[in-house]
Amino acid sequence: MPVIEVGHLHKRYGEKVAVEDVSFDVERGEIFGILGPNGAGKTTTVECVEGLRVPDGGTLSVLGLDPRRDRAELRQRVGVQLQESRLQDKLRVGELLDLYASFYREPADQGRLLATLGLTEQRNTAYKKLSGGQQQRLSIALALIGSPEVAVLDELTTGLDPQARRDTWDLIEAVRDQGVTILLVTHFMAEAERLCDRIAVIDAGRVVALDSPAGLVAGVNDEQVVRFRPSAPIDPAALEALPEVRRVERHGDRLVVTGGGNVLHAVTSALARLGVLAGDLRVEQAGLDDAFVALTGHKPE
Ligand SMILES: Nc1ncnc2c1ncn2[C@@H]1O[C@H](COP(=O)(O)OP(=O)(O)OP(=O)(O)O)[C@@H](O)[C@H]1O
Repeated sequence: MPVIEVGHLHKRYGEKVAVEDVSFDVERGEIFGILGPNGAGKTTTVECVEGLRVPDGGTLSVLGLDPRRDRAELRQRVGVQLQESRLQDKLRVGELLDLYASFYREPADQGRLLATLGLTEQRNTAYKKLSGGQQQRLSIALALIGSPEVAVLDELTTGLDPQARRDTWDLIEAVRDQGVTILLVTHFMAEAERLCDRIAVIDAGRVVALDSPAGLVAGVNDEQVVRFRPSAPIDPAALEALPEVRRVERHGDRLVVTGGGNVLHAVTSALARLGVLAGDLRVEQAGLDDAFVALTGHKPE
């Protein structure tokens, strides 16, 4: 049975429709991403899943429970990362963890959590003295302090530098490896591509695609570009004749071959038959950002 089931969710704020019609299921142990442009309805969707907002239509089930009716039970079992959480500035890291741990039946081992999040040395540091990255990691620790079965992380790495972002990704994978199901809201293509098993792309309150990162990319564009410097002049027509090749262009002393399927293998085999070597060979494939543009018409940030 899926851990989270969202069926035809609909939510308005007055006249404004924030979520038109959103459906998806999240399986146990998955990292499931919700990706979409600003204002697409991502946060509203997860706030309904968390029981913080009341939907105007559709069905919701989390761990087999109703997020509104069973809110007290779900608070014990679902960890939520608060966006831009303004925690008590003067409280120390250890005090904040103690406070949050007191809300839960089965709090996690604090020492282990701090070690996993790289905050062991900050246990006695006041919240306001932490760096941005440390504050972000603390907000993740607080989402995990109740040993949740499901963690909902909204804008996980917003405001982090690239190294801190990568460290956080490793951390989230480690959390998942401990069996936690993760629902992740993100703007970042690299984050979604790296972490998510499946992604729902949401645009204007609707799911416009739902697949693995590779599936999303393949669904919109299987084009690959092969660039190389041939060791001897070759007639582009010899490559254009290959069924995998769509286009051959000459850029200075390089050839740029665009094609689909296994175009790299087709080109290198043809070159081998001609006795030509491919120097500085590079292959470029479409990425999730290309799929995002194709699906939503918005440029990724
Ligand atoms: N409390 C509210 N009252 C009125 N309108 C709201 C409220 N919260 C969100 N909205 C509007 O609903 C739409 C969806 O917002 P939501 O925050 O769910 O989108 P999002 O995809 O999470 O956006 P972002 O990536 O910018 O956080 C937006 O047009 C937003 O302006």
